Amino acid sequence: MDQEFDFVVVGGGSGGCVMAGRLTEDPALSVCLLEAGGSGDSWAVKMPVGALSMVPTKLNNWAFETVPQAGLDGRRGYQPRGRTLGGSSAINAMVYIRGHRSDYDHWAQLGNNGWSFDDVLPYFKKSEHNEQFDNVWHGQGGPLWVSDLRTDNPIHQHYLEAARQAGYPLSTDFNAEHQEGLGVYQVTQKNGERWSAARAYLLPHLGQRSNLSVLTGAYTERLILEQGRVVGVEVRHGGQLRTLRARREVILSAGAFQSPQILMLSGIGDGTELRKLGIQVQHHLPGVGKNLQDHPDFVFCHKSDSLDTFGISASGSLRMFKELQRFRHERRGMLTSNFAECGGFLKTRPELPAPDLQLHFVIACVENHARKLHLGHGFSCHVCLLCPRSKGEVRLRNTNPQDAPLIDPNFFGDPQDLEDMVAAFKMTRKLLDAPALAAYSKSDIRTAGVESDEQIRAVLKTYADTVYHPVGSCKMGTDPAAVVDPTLKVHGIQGLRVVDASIMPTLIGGNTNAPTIMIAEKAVDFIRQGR
Ligand SMILES: Cc1cc2nc3c(=O)[nH]c(=O)nc-3n(C[C@H](O)[C@H](O)[C@H](O)COP(=O)(O)OP(=O)(O)OC[C@H]3O[C@@H](n4cnc5c(N)ncnc54)[C@H](O)[C@@H]3O)c2cc1C
Repeated sequence: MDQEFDFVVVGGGSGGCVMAGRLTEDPALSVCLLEAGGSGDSWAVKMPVGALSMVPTKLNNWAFETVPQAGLDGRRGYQPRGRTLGGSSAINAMVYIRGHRSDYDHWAQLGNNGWSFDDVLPYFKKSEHNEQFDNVWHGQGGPLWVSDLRTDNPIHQHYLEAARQAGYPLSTDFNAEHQEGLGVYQVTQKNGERWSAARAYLLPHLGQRSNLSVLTGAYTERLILEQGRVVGVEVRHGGQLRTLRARREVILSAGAFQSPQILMLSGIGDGTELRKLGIQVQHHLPGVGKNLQDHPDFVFCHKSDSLDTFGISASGSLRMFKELQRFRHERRGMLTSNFAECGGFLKTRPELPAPDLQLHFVIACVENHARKLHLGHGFSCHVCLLCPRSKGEVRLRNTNPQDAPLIDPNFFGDPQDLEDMVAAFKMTRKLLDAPALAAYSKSDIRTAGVESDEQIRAVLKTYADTVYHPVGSCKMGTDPAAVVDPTLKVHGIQGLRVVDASIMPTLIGGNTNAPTIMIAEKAVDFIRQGR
């Protein structure tokens, strides 16, 4: 049976939860949100260390892999993506970062009017409830809780001391006037629990708003088009293919891999490529799936004797038992860890206008996205390149909607990215070699004896992969390669917007959850203003 709503939102991730939550503030609008995964409120999601049960597995996770990457010695990369209400914000590392002012000013310079930093700052603030900062840079009273970490981990002080010893600047707020510096991250948590986009924007209203319908386990296969207008979707739910109709709009928020996949399966994409697969072309839009960008990342891994780091050991288990009690009674301690507790932004050359590398200092020895476990304890430090030149793409594998798309981030496709990573590697090593952190290290698993540029390039190609920020595959713009216009409407199609990380025209210099939420907050205003 057909059902009709004003809006149908496809995908209940960071973008989709904001859309459904905000649009249903108006009781006159009916919204149905379709999410392929589950309800997003299990303890694996709520307890911050639960990420360890999800990121390396298929629990709440699509766990995609990439096509072989020539720049990574032919290896396939791993691409975890959230598959539950909250989407990737339900499995991510909770680091609250907005990016650099210049990222958004660049979007505006590309012709995206209304997207300069000054234009987007109010939307970051609108979404935010910052427990710590109340000033011109931060918001109070928004749905997205942003908090200081509650781990009380003494390793923070050692990290900051190492930064001083290495001669790097320190920062107490990466989201204020200056991004550059090293410090302790703020996290999207409330009272020591993960605050996913679903917990912030959607779950509090379930059963409370009669105009909000949410279907979980609902896999959208195609958009339904009539005379150049999207009028609904075909969704597989409870073993049946159903049709849901949208009186006003379908909002595609299936993320950087699956939004372009759904468009292409519906005949919207590069005409030549679609015809090769036997798909009837509804609208030739050559940019769909192109312009995929992601932060290439390398992880230094050290073993350590410190029980302030996570690990597998008898004394570590005893500590975890105590930490569990602490979490139950106080919502503090190690179980509130986002793992990537410290980090920051540095420039490989002082004359750069903005930092070009980001660190995530992790209080566990994380190899291969935590898919390879070690006995004993340890720590890691990610370093990623913030402005990679390489661009990749998302293509259809075949016409079966249930099959994952082909994902090609094209890491190190531009050789300059590898050279920039060599510089980033050296700066990170300097931090880890500083006495305050060197004292924590028992052994260096990956990079002991790696000294020459040639050796560094080799180790980068052997181990580099994503730090989980794919964007850009349905890019916003006004040029022929753009998929959506600056109000996020799909070019040449009526009744359809894309609202998720895929619309970013260029990758921002930082983590991508808060920016995606900001994008959706802006999209809601476009709809309210009739734009
Ligand atoms: C492991 C990991 C760590 C990260 N760490 C951080 C961090 O610390 N800080 C940060 O800011 N960012 C982080 N990110 C990135 C950030 O979480 C994402 O950029 C952001 O959540 C993307 O939002 P989105 O709305 O574009 O997509 P998503 O949040 O991924 O949402 C897409 C949703 O659509 C659903 N969906 C897909 N296809 C269909 C379909 N056909 N039918 C129905 N539903 C469908 C999915 O199940 C999913 O729920 C991390 C990401 C990962 C994976």
